[in-house]
Amino acid sequence: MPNDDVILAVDAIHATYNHAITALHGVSFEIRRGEILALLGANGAGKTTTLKAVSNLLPAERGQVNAGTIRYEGADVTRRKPGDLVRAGLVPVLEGRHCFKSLTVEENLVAGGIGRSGSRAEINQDLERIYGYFPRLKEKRRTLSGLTSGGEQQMTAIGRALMSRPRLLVLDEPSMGLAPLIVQDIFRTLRKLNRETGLSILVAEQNSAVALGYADHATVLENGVSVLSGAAADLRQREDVRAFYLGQQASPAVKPAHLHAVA
Ligand SMILES: Nc1ncnc2c1ncn2[C@@H]1O[C@H](COP(=O)(O)OP(=O)(O)OP(=O)(O)O)[C@@H](O)[C@H]1O
Repeated sequence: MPNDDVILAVDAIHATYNHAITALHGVSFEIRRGEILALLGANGAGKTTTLKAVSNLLPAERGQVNAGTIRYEGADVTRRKPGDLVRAGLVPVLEGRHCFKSLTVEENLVAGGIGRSGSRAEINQDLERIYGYFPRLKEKRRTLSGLTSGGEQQMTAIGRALMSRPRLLVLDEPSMGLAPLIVQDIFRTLRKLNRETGLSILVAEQNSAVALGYADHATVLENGVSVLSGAAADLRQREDVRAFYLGQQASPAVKPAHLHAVA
């Protein structure tokens, strides 16, 4: 019996590429409606693969989920096309920023609304709403995306996803390559969107310090396995997490037994 409070339930998934390379072998977590969950872990831990599995984008990369279940609003995601998931409100922003560089910022945003029903007036309303959250995009609305900064491209990619009116936004490393102040700005805006609209967010991040500062809960991946989950506030306090994931010295710097060594 699905729990209505849970928007996404990932249970013991295993995933491979080319039927040969095991990327995930035991990843579990749940996201409640209206919550931000941070997926943390080092390079290659399996964050991107998990997000692609959740969005049913693995088959496009010769990947597959071989065991376990992923349920979005109670339904098995592996049985639905990625486009159908977007229409159902599960909207990914993956793989860098993916803006159309030869389109303006506003054209990029409008492109995000194509495919959904809605009049021009509704699209304009959504554009204004997005500009309210990202004032810099309004300033740059007539600029070609290729001429905007990395931070503005990231905002454009998020804004374009918002045009699909998501209920669960799936974000891969929004901080990648951006200056700390811009990263804070983006996370603050995500938090505001979450608080004001109830948008649920799954965000993969290597920048654990920032992600734990804005998330409600977090799950840590190591070598394709989820090794630790908890409230972000609790994880921030834990010395082992501070030492191994936030780059701060704990005393004594002993790794707890349940956190496996990174090979
Ligand atoms: N398209 C692919 N084909 C084959 N193996 C892949 C593919 N994508 C990822 N992998 C492998 O799967 C494992 C998990 O990678 P993944 O990209 O999910 O990790 P990550 O935590 O997102 O790391 P990063 O931060 O570097 O993106 C790695 O061993 C990686 O080499």
